Amino acid sequence: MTTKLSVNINKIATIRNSRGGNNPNVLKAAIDCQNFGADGITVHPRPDERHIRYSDVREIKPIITTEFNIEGNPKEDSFVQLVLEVKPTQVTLVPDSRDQLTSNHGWDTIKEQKFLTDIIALFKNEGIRVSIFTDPQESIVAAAADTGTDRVELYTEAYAAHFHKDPMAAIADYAAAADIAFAKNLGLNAGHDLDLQNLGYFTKSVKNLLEVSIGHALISDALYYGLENTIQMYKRVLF
Ligand SMILES: CC(=O)[C@@H](O)[C@H](O)COP(=O)(O)O
Ligand SMILES: NCC(=O)COP(=O)(O)O
Repeated sequence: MTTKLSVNINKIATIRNSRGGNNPNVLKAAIDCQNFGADGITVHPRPDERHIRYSDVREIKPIITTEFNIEGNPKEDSFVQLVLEVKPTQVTLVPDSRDQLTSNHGWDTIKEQKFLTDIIALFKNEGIRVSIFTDPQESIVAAAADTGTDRVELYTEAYAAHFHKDPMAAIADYAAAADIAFAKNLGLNAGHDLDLQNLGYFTKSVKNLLEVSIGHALISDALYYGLENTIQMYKRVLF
């Protein structure tokens, strides 16, 4: 099965917020991304709402015709309440702190086992699929399976950073982590800093990859190619 493309629209909200007003319109962008071929919409609301806002998340849910993925830190009560209210297709749990510029590490699934197990059960009881953001480390992915999560999302920043120098070396940990996920019956997602150059090799090399979520590079490319063309270009390099 071809890997699904979930478009992260945080950056569209970032541009809107820079001027106040409603240009670009985030809701319209979510509708258009789906019409242009996205298999899902991802949002990552943070407590300071510096890009996507909690109110955006509530407004987007009814227009979703594909899959809705909400990312965030479940140590923030307001995030947990939002997810339980909106009931997306999937929640991706990310351990980022309030002052981080962007996500920069995955969960320690060994140390945080109890916390993750409890919070994952809460979401799953509401029928929400759960994915947890992890580094591509075999022991971390193996321990993720004991939390009851449906999927893991491999944090791909390290892959993206090393891809141009040595693609085979850059992919090795991810291919190994994917094998562990498969053996443990965990679904596999991936994201962060994926782009048109590194995406094809990643999806070709990492087995059983269900979904990639891409925002920063895709929205940047859309400035040059247009949103519809760009989504189609990304979809063409997925395996
Ligand atoms: C979990 C992850 O890697 C992405 O959600 C990333 O945090 C992108 O979000 P921003 O574009 O808001 O930094
Ligand atoms: N989960 C990763 C994501 O949603 C987008 O990350 P990026 O492409 O903005 O780095």
